[in-house]
Amino acid sequence: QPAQLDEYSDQLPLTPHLGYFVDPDGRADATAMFARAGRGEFAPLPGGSDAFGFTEGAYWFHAEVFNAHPSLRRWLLVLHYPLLDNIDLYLRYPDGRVEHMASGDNLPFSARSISYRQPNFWLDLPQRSRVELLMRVQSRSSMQVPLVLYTPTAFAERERDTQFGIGLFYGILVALFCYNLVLWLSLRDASHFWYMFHVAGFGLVVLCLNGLSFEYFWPNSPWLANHSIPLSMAISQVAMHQFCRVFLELPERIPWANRVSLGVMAFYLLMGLGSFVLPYRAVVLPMTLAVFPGALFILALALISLRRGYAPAKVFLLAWGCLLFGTALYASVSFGLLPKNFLTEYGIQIGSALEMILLSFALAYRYAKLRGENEVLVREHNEQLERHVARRTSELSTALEQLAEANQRLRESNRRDALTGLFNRRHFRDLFEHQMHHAAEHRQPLGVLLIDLDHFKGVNDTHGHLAGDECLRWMGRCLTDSLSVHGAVIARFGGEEFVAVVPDMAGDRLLHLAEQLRVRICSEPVRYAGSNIGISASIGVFVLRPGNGLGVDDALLRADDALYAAKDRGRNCVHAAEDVTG
Ligand SMILES: Nc1nc2c(ncn2[C@@H]2O[C@H](COP(=O)(O)OP(=O)(O)OP(=O)(O)O)[C@@H](O)[C@H]2O)c(=O)[nH]1
Repeated sequence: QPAQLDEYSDQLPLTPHLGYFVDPDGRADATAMFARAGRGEFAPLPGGSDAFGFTEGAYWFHAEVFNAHPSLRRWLLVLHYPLLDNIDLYLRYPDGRVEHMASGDNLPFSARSISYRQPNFWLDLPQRSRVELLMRVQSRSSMQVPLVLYTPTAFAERERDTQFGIGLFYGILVALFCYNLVLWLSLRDASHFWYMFHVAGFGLVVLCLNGLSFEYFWPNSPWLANHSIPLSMAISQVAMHQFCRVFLELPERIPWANRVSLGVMAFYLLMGLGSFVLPYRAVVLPMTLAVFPGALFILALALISLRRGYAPAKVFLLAWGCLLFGTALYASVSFGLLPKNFLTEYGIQIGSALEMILLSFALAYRYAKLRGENEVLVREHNEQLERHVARRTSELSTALEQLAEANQRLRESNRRDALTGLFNRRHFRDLFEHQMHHAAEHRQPLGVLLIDLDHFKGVNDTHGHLAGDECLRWMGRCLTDSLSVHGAVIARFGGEEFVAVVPDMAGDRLLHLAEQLRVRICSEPVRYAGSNIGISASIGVFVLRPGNGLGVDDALLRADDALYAAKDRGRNCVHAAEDVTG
């Protein structure tokens, strides 16, 4: 059936009008093929589909076009599949004239009729005449020939919508890429880097598949136009699996899946490198076949992660679901399950854009979760540290208290005589001076008693040194009992000699006190080892009065003089210096 063009049809798919013929060794020429078409040797498209999958040899397609349009001669023929290598178009006019045009990505981009990502040809179709259209296609990629004839206006209108959709898709990808670049630079979290890699890889493969990379990146390099397909596929798949590995934390959470994932990445990497040396089909076919199981594998991993309680996998699963759903929509058209419309035609782009947006959310969610966990860890660590510091501080303050007590005890023991527990001579001097100032301030007299045991050498000789020690201890207790009630400062002055300074005490009261003390010493025998040891003491008395100009040494000297006098008088008596009562 010839394809009829008229004023009511501004675009016409040629698929229903095509017949095809396979030339296995690709040597046949157009003349022979026009002849075969004339003999009706061209078969209708199998199942009415213009897609043949990966094929060998050259494919010839034939159609007749009748232009019944009243005014339009120039039509644009577009082949909506940009990956075909060699396309030769022959037009045979009623007068027998044959016109030849060529396109495909084995030719530079400039060879195309209009600068457009898919192969296209301007056709000059005279009114009310039938033109034969013969097309030879040979390609290492899969064989698809979705041919459509457009009026220039119809094509411009269609392309406006398509370009807008593509622009929107890449706008989203570029924005997400930049956004994650900023995040990666500021947070230094590797998952943002691998996300960018995934976005760039996916963007690149779509660019290559829809013919835009050939148009914009390497229009003069048919070699790159052909190799970009396996390379971009390999890059995008490696990026996708690497991102999943990092996001789902496979090395720590699912080690076996991590090994599988690394294996899949190694496979794509090898295929990508192999594309430089191996035939196109030997690398593209296995890669294409591996894409679907790979996507299912990632879906399964997301489900496993979710079941194991990894919360970020929820958004990841949703994102992945969008991509798979979009792809399923797109594929369902090929299987004739859904009609071709905007949603199904651009299912992959819409699904992947949603996937990228959701993955970006997933990254933010994962980051917030990690930060929350880190904060809990830091808080727990700080609390532990604070508890530790508090414990060590209290231990330290206890140690300081014990040290202060030990210091106090040390200071005290430095001041005391070890045998009797009374103040020693050195500290006594300080206390005496302090007493003197106090007495001078309050204009009070100070009574000074110097007490020396009589014939103590005899005690030692008779009862032993230890008995002598006990006598000295007893003396200490006796002096404390008798004098401390009067506020006296008592000290061991040396060997068997003691000293006491009694505040606000002079005259007869002081002499009486000394006499009482003497009597007590000689009347209470010291008990030691079952025997009673009788002791006595001589006491020298002196009174230090405020304003008499005497110092500590003077006062002690006077008291000592009095003590000597008491010894001279026969011991066991009290002797006062002259001015005791004065
Ligand atoms: N057991 C003991 N004896 C001491 C201590 N310090 C000094 N003595 C003794 O005290 C005696 C003092 O002897 P002397 O200075 O001759 O005096 P005295 O024998 O008491 O004679 P008069 O003072 O003249 O009555 C010495 O035999 C010292 O050894 C001590 O801490 N313990």
